[in-house]
Amino acid sequence: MKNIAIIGASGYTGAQITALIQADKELQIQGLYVSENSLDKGKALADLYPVYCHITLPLLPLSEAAKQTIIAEADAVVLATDHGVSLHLAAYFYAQGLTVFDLSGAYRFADAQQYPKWYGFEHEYPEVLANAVYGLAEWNHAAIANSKMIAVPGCYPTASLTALKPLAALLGESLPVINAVSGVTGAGRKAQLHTSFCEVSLTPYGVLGHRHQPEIATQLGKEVIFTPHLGNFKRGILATITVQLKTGVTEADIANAYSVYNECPLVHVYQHQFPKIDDVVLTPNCLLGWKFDAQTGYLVVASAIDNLMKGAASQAHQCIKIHFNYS
Ligand SMILES: NC(=O)C1=CN([C@@H]2O[C@H](COP(=O)(O)OP(=O)(O)OC[C@H]3O[C@@H](n4cnc5c(N)ncnc54)[C@H](OP(=O)(O)O)[C@@H]3O)[C@@H](O)[C@H]2O)C=CC1
Ligand SMILES: CC(=O)N[C@@H](CCC(=O)OP(=O)(O)O)C(=O)O
Repeated sequence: MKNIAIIGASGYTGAQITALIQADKELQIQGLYVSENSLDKGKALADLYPVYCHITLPLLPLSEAAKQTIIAEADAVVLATDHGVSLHLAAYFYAQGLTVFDLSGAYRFADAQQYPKWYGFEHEYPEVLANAVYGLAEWNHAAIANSKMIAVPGCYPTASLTALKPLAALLGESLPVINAVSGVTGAGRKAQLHTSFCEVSLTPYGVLGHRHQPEIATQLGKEVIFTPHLGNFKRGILATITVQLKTGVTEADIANAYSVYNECPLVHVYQHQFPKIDDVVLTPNCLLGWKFDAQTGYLVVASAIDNLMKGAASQAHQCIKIHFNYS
């Protein structure tokens, strides 16, 4: 049995992965942690989230003593913390020999030069970054199994790349256009004006400047136009993607490309049928639906995930299972 420390456990993704780990008989929770001065320290997760009333473990402050206890007792840490917090904690625990599953973006780019522009910090740990692997579970199985530093992908990149990667060899000259709508939990639990009840109304944001654009482009090997939208619902992402395919590509070629998921139990592909957010909320699944216009060579593919599950916590759980070699 592997012992897992969860840092940032009171947040939306942290609480979700705590529930998944708690229900996994191969795993044991070493401890649940929040920041040293958190207003929630000492409370039980169940106090914050009655839906998790069965999880009565306390939220512990991440003090220096707590870090030493984690190093002594845990096999791995899950970091469900902000990018700037994960940056340092990941390097610290990795250096102590623990496996790190980081839900933030702090280790997703192999190129350290990308961080000042997209995350606002210089990457101080190039030697850790060099060992980090991208935890897109259906695509990077061997790397996830072999590395102790796993950068779990962002929610929009997970939805987009699951739809686009099978098509990589079929893409034409035009850039894929990704329009995606996310529920408000995507922005995390902390209070912010733009995610307050009376402010949320369907709108694009981060237009031509969201950090997930280069994450998707890097992993796809091709630039994309990516436009995220904030929707007035709690959980889920629907990414509707339009791509021009190479001249001569047929429906059979596309079906064949998506057959890569035939052995993947969490990715389901439908032709001429499109997923809804409600089909994936609270599940670890990614549902894809596609339709092709042979006359113009354009394909529309829609990808639906739960941002807190396949977009974060359940994908991290997939990575844990791959890394520790059980199913
Ligand atoms: N929400 C989503 O859909 C997705 C989020 N992510 C990424 O996952 C990470 C977590 O996101 P999310 O759960 O939404 O965030 P939340 O804001 O909901 O939670 C953040 C958590 O981190 C804790 N925390 C803050 N500072 C520290 C610190 N210095 N040490 C230890 N714990 C700390 C917070 O508790 P406290 O402040 O009380 O200490 C809280 O538990 C982020 O990097 C995010 O970008 C990735 C994919 C999807
Ligand atoms: C609705 C909303 O605000 N969503 C977040 C994306 C959440 C996510 O995937 O997290 P990472 O920051 O770890 O990449 C955003 O656009 O910043």
